[in-house]
Amino acid sequence: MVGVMAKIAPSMLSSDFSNLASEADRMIKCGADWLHMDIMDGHFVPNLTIGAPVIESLRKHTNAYLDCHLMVTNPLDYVEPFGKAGASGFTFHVEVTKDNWQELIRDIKAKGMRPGVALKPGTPIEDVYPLVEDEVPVEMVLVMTVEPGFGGQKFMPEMMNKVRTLRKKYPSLDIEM
Ligand SMILES: O=C(CO)[C@@H](O)[C@H](O)COP(=O)(O)O
Repeated sequence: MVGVMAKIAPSMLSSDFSNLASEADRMIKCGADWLHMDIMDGHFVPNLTIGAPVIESLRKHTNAYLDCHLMVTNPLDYVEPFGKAGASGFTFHVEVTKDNWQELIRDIKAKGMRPGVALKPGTPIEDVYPLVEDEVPVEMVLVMTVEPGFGGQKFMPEMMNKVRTLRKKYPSLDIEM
């Protein structure tokens, strides 16, 4: 078992978006390793949150790792703008990339970001195996323990079975939840 250090990546979804830079500083001062940025398009999920311009503005104020979770129907459209904006991680959903995840991973890496894949609670863990085992793999799997689209939801403990299965199969894989 390769030692995998745990990281703290608080979602900024419930922060005061009118003071994002100071909220980001506060999170880092409180011990956050990454800042988790929930990007929602109002189509893949009902909510609409922030886009590349906000990431670009925040990047001017922090060197923190911006761990972007793209809850969007067409993630390929967001790679260029998020790469230019200074996003660190780009995690897309497996549910909407059945046909183009290989192109997407290569594009994300070409833009200097770290590729990750997320799966909803109802999606079987096996659906991400090809993306983890590809010759150009994702570098992280986000196991959703809530339905995507809203903050403040109740943790779904049954999702921990997916985490245990992933950890057993891929001892050194970065797993986010
Ligand atoms: O992707 C999501 C929800 O869509 C997660 O990043 C978190 O659920 C965000 O909010 P909190 O639950 O931490 O308040």
